[in-house]
Amino acid sequence: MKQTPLGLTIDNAGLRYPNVNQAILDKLSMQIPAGQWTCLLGRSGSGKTSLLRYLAGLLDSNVEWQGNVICSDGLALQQRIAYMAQQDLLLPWLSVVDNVCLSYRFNKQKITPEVTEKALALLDQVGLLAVRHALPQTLSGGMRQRVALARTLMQDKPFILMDEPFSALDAVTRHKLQQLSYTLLKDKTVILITHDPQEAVRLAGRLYILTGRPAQAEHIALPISRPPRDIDADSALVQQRIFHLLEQDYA
Ligand SMILES: Nc1ncnc2c1ncn2[C@@H]1O[C@H](COP(=O)(O)OP(=O)(O)OP(=O)(O)O)[C@@H](O)[C@H]1O
Repeated sequence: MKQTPLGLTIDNAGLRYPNVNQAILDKLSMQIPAGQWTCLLGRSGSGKTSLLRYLAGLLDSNVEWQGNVICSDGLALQQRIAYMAQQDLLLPWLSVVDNVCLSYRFNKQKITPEVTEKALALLDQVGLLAVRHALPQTLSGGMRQRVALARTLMQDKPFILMDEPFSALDAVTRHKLQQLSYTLLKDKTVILITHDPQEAVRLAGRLYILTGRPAQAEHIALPISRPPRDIDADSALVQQRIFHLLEQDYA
């Protein structure tokens, strides 16, 4: 069933790990628009993954968090997130199709013929139906990330958090997978962490850079063209501005 996309507001957030004096994030606010990609850049260690892991409920309970996270429908965020990491995290002893059905196994839900059919349809969409019975180690990096994408889609959650999912891929494979993900994740609300300004400008409906120590989120204006964007003069200018801001923050 088609879901109405949901937005998210993060208001005045702060995050500090236990036994660490300085907070990682402080007074961080972001608007995540419904049904678009919000891209998040920032120097290494600025707190991007910590923020995503907090949203996904993956941080230890002794991490100090302040601030509000509000979904546009007023309901809780928990259970409505799928997480796609840089490493594909496929289980090596399970076939491709069984990896796609992994969330059902984790939740102890029965893998009915309908579930298998849905998984096969998704594998078809990512172009991997022919290797459905293969083990992950026999696939290329790009193929493995396409399995991970199918697994993410299988969960059918309104929010997709992606932590550098394309960064280990060669340029052409990365470009293709960005396009495929953008097409298949339409109607989802995506937050993408990336270190690549070109990728961010290509895919973002909204773009933030985490800057400062502790970090806050700085909103960056995007070209008026719609994503996924080709490289043109406007997008090149935004990329240059991002480089400049990142360089300043590394200094
Ligand atoms: N469990 C933890 N306990 C204490 N400090 C942590 C913990 N996890 C992360 N940190 C620290 O928090 C800071 C932010 O880390 P985080 O991984 O969120 O940054 P990042 O922006 O995603 O970095 P990168 O771009 O390199 O992946 C870093 O200084 C890191 O060392």
